[in-house]
Amino acid sequence: MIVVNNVSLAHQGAPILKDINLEIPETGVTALIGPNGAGKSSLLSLIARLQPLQQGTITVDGLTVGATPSRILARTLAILRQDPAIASRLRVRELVAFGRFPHNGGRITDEDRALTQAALERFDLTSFADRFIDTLSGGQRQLVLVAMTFCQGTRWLLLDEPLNNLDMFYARELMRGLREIADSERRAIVIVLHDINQAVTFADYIVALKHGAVVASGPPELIANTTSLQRIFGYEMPVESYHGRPVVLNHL
Ligand SMILES: Nc1ncnc2c1ncn2[C@@H]1O[C@H](COP(=O)(O)OP(=O)(O)OP(=O)(O)O)[C@@H](O)[C@H]1O
Repeated sequence: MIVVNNVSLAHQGAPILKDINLEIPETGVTALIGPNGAGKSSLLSLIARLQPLQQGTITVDGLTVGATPSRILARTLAILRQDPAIASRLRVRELVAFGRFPHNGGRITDEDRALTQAALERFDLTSFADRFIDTLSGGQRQLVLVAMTFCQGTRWLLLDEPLNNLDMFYARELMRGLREIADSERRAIVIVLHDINQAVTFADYIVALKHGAVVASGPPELIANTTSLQRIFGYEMPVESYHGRPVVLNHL
């Protein structure tokens, strides 16, 4: 479980996160939703210690984020940031293999090679394996980054808007793939999503942030209604039912 206790964050006096208290379930897919600037990436970066905690505490599977050695934390959680800087003159296989770094310190073993190959296969990237990163499309590059994060082999995967640049087919494929990983490998996924229907369809648990505060949390059935969504996003969106599952008509 990830436990966030009384976490607040400010930049140059401006409050970004305001007294966040949250428990993220230890298995399954948890979606972080909310308007632009709500604080989703900031929260994810504090959980992954990409920036120091100013106030409050965070634990991941009982490890205190502020006090855990980096090597241990890197074997517990992997994060894909929104705009990661990547060396473009790397080949796809090399970048995915880089996910093994916390385990091998740069000395690639046969096991690392096998896990890299498995990650390439899982995300359907074998045909690109020997291509340079800068020859890929934006969507292909995004899938490579998800594969690299997956290849780290951690129980927790934190993904900040991984559907960026993906067309509808690949967005669905990726969400299905993540769902399968969560179900079959007992790994937990925390994912920032802007597409409310992807969140409602694939997440077990949804946390909604707005103006730096948690304004709603719970299973999709609890969040996917017009009243709750209006509170989160500030406008009225109809919610219909398709085969008993909510579908949000957020574009109307
Ligand atoms: N280093 C920083 N310095 C100043 N302000 C920052 C910094 N990082 C984030 N912010 C501000 O904090 C707020 C929350 O940003 P954050 O990126 O966490 O939001 P988000 O919910 O992930 O947004 P989006 O959906 O647009 O990616 C924004 O107003 C942003 O401008």
